[in-house]
Amino acid sequence: MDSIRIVGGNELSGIIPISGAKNAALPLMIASLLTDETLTLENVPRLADVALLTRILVNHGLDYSLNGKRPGEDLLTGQTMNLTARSIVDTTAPYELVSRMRASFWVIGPLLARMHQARVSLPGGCAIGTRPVDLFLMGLERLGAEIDVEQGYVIARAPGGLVGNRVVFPKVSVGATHTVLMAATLARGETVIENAAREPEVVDLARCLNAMGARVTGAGTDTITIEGVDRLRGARHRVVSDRIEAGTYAMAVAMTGGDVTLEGAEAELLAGPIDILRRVGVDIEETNRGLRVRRNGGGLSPVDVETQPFPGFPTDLQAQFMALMTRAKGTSVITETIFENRFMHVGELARFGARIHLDGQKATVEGVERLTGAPVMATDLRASVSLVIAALVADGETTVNRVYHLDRGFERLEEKLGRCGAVVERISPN
Ligand SMILES: CC(=O)N[C@H]1[C@@H](OP(=O)(O)OP(=O)(O)OC[C@H]2O[C@@H](n3ccc(=O)[nH]c3=O)[C@H](O)[C@@H]2O)O[C@H](CO)[C@@H](O)[C@@H]1O
Ligand SMILES: C=C(OP(=O)(O)O)C(=O)O
Repeated sequence: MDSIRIVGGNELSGIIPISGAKNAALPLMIASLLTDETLTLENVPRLADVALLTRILVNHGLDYSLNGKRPGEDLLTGQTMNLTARSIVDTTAPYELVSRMRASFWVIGPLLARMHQARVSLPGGCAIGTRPVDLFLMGLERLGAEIDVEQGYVIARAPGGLVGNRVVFPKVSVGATHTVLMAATLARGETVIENAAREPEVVDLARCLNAMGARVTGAGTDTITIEGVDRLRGARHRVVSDRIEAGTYAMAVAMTGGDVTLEGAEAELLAGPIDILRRVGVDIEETNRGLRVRRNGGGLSPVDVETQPFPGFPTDLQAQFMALMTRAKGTSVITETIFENRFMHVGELARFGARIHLDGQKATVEGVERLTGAPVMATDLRASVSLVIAALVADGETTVNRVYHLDRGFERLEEKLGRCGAVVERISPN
């Protein structure tokens, strides 16, 4: 199992190219099941989750090809993927695959819409919370699906096809919004999703679906309207840039000090975190290349943060922000409102000497003068990268174990940080 070794103390300066968003690429790849023509996705990040989802889609009948690196192309440029589901050969998504990646449950929407049936393993909980699927099932039932849960599988049928309807989510869910949105594109008549997730990845999916011939309006607001069509066609679409990756590197620069341009980062997708980082004392400027992030001397001011659905502060940046606040000049309170158990990094940050007191959904972080390197263990994707951020300023050496969590969502992290001056290397057992 790979680990990452970091020696702290260097400022970061240079350019970090921001990859295509994992959380957009996954639903976009799943949308390829809605058509028998080819969906071409550009700027797909090279990530473990993308590779695993490809396996899952191939199991349903997908053919795919990937371009290699073109001469003169930067190593860090995203890949182009051609996805063709000419026919669906299997409507079952098995436990062995779905249990390894939660987003794979979302295939239930396209399978049901196109094949009128799907048998998809329940994804189960994970390190950050129980993560039920009740909202997905309610939404699909509203579109006329009959749903049974048997032996750990959701069995969904719509013998006469799905029928548009009003779907009101009692709680904002990104995955349930993606799933009902995809399903409704091929339903008869109009669907209106209320209290829809407004995340940029939902907007990106809607854009791609419209390029495929769907009729979706309102994505990015809390009400999405979908006029069902008989069939969707192939299209070409570029995956939106990864706001969570950009926010993560912005926090790394805030932590170490220095001057880094996050190439391709989009300021409007990060308005909440940018505002918070400015209050912490970081200079952030929008340039024609992306976002320039600078901190030259001066301490970090403590700022309280509460996670919220978009456009609020993202839960996927909570762990990274907590790492930053461990070095603030004072005390900050970080409240997690999306997932009930997304504080696995607290114990690991303590190994660097951080002082964090946990009380239910609130973490009180008392900034300390120095962190010291330690062997630590990655517990989930964003928690892992919070340990990397702490390690970048810790005295001495840190080894982050269980790096496979990082590889789910951060493309070539050690290369991107290394090019900007960090001492970081991947250690692979031979
Ligand atoms: C691949 C992907 O895009 N993952 C993102 C997606 O996850 P995901 O789509 O799984 O997250 P949701 O928005 O669905 O979850 C939000 C909350 O709703 C709850 N819930 C959700 C569905 C349901 O049927 N019932 C229910 O109670 C969840 O347990 C959680 O407490 O959005 C999260 C919230 O921004 C991000 O942290 C994840 O990175
Ligand atoms: C929680 C995340 O992913 P997933 O929903 O796939 O677990 C994440 O991207 O931070």
